[in-house]
Amino acid sequence: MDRKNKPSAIGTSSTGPQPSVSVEDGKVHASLPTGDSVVVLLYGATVVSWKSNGNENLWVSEEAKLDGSKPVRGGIPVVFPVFGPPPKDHATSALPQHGFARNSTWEYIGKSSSESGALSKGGDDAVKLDFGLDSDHLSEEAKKAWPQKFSLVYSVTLGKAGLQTMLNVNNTGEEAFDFQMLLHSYFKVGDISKVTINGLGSTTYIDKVLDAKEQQQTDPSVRITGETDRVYKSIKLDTTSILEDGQSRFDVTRDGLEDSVVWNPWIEKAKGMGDFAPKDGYKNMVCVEVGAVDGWQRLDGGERFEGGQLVKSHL
Ligand SMILES: O=P(O)(O)OC[C@H]1O[C@@H](O)[C@H](O)[C@@H](O)[C@@H]1O
Repeated sequence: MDRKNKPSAIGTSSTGPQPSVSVEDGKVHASLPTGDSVVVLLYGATVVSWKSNGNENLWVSEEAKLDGSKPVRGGIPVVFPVFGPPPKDHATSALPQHGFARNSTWEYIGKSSSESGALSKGGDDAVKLDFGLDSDHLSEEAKKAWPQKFSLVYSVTLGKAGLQTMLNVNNTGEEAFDFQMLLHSYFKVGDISKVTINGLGSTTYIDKVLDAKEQQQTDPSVRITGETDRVYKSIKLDTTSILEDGQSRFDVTRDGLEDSVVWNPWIEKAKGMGDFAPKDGYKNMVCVEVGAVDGWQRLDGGERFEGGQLVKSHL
């Protein structure tokens, strides 16, 4: 697939302050000389923190389980190979909601980094962390539920432009398989009543709150005023922006992906989730989740797919 927002390759250089990376307690911490940082849990390859200019950008529930007992409620869980509850009579039917990637332990493959030495000018430092998961390293349960041959590489790059997260899917077998993927980003906001989401105007969406009815986004801005669970399909613009009080907060640019889910559980759903805390935390988060979730992506044996996002934080 032709990727419009392809990142430039990260080279190596050895002068000036370096990005630092450490692996501890099942987490990979990376920080840039600017102080910006990212933390990725090997469980689910879940990004659980991304700070820029001293501000945390991701919402993580106070009751999120970080011990591998369940998918993380917050951060950026990776959804693969099925989005939502799997359909009946489908190759993914035996999988749990959102598949197995978010509750499998990934391998940390390694890092690559670059730095310009021009820290005083902001620099162009970047650090890229690669994580892998393949069919030979799945739980027996997941292998049985989805017996396909595949390998995934998930690359998390922290740089001047923001945070980039890209998923590569490789069919390492001979038979074709169908999959969906999504990056379930929970963005932290100050007050949901002041949030508008732009870039989804004139797009068709499935409203999961209204019995999966197909709707048209006529208003150029989306406001969250109640439970929201929408799958926007084949979005024309690459970038979906989250604004607060009319000011840009995040720009989420899709790369190789055409769909995005907008989700906020609101009062009742938040109450019903044991790992959602505080209960009024729905006021401080909004999920804008880039993905390929409308229909299925078919990969023939030996084929690859790549999709992800670049998120810019304006704080
Ligand atoms: O509770 P989970 O499995 O993490 O899912 C959270 C939400 O994830 C969203 O992506 C779905 O559109 C919602 O329907 C779902 O409720």
